[in-house]
Amino acid sequence: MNQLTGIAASNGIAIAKAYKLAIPDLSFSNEKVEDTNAEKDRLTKALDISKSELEKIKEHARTSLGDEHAEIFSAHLLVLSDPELINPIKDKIETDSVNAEFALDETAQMFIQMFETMDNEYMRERAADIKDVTKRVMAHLLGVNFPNPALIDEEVIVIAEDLTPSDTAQLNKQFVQGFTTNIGGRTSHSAIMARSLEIPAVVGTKNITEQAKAGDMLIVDGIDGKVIINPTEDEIASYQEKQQQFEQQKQEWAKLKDEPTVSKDGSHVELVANIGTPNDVEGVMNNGGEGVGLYRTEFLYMGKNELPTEDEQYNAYKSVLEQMGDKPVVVRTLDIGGDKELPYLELPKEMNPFLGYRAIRLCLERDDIFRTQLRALLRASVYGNLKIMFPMIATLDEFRQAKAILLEEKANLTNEGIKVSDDIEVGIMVEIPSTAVIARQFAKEVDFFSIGTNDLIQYTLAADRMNERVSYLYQPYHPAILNLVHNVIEAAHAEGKWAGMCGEMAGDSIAIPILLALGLDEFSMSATSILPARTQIRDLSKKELASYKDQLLGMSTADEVEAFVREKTNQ
Ligand SMILES: C=C(OP(=O)(O)O)C(=O)O
Ligand SMILES: [Mg+2]
Repeated sequence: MNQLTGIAASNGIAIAKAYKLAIPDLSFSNEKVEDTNAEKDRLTKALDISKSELEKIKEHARTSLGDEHAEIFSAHLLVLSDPELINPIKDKIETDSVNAEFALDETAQMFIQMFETMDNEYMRERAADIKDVTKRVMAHLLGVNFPNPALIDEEVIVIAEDLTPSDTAQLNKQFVQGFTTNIGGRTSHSAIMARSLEIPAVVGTKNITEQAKAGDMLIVDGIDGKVIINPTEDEIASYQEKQQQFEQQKQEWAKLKDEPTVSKDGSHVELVANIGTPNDVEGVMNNGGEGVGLYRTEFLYMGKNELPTEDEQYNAYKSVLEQMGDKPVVVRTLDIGGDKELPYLELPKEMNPFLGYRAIRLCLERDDIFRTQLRALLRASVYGNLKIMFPMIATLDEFRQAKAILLEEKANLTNEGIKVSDDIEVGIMVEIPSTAVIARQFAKEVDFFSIGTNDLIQYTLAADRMNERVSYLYQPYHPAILNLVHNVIEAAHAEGKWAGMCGEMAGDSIAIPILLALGLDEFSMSATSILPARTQIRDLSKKELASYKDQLLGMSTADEVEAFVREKTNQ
């Protein structure tokens, strides 16, 4: 079988060789050696190759992600040159006449255990560095390839079990033509990152890493969710044609870049973008975004060894606000947890991380982390049109606590003589059913709602957004979702507030007519979805769609909803 079906995660067609991103088998045998000098030479060579790779990765991280993200690699380089670690390995080879693999492993394990048990965060971070670095050195001793996504310098399609958001952030889109993974869904964070990098992706293929080898030719069809392994010439030709059609289509869409988003009958809605870093703002501009509806700040905290400082954050927020001018920028406070981990916080592993200690729950307990972020945001607020949004709000009490801390920090800054904008709207993500159900009570206290359907759907249907086995239950058009969304919009409007949506559903061509019918004010989506959405909305009559509202809300299944929308909108 040369074709796999997965979930279309990011539009476009990619045709290139497979690059497997997986930690290789690093098992080794313990051996006695006679020529200990030769063994020490092998170690030195493996250390040298590792150093030169890390230098390159560091340089890449510095130019593409900034100095702070490069620091982690400086720490790794220090480990590789540290005589306190390297000399004991060499001594062990010499005195015990053992192979370099064994000496490296024994010595590294000893230091890791020693540092991990220390009551000192700095030393525990060093343990993590040693762990990371020894894997790379071990791979070079064993002569196996260690994957370096940042160093890819030829056109490839990355295949992997899954990509962490920080793996994805390292991919150089000049060379990485696309990616495909075994697990994940359209709303897993690797898929979201693929869309912001504008790289075609198919996730959730179940077993691409078993079906394809490194070097196999692949076609990734991110439009229809297909992956073809070692395609025939005919298949390549037909996909090249599809690729060209897609490029032409993009040029058509681009004509609407500077046009407002108005329905056929003259209603205006706001089409804004989801971003993860200040670098993404360029894509928002190129795709005609009318603002930023969700700035996921987690990426500032990821791919590093420690929390970002107040100044680092201030610079990132200021950069986004300045680039966006007077357009609105909704910044979400830290939403760590679920599939976004911060190893340096050393949080205990949980049975159900999506239902666990995360986002606002963590911020309210670790208010040192929260206050630093809020101060950075408040300081940056004078540079643009900032709105602050709290994630994963389950109860009114959480919102009140979070807002009280924000006001305290505002007062502190004012007392310190630092200017803070006076009209920052403060809103919440609605991604937990309890909040959607009592949206009326929330609407009296918040300035806006942004419906996070990526999570709202998984919590409402009890279907993990990352798990392709239950992806059939992950139903954006389920009438339960439509009724919750409707409830939130009505609640907002009853109090004169606005309601947006920043889950992926906001950019979906079947959902868009429904959301127009329900009266959504702001649609926030991957930047690349903005122009197709604008094109679609200009052809829809909001009045006509609104006349179907009660019918849609009364339907019994997602299929019924979808068929109805397809029929009414010729899709
Ligand atoms: C936008 C959302 O947040 P995230 O995808 O970051 O969880 C959501 O849950 O819909
Ligand atoms: Mg969410």
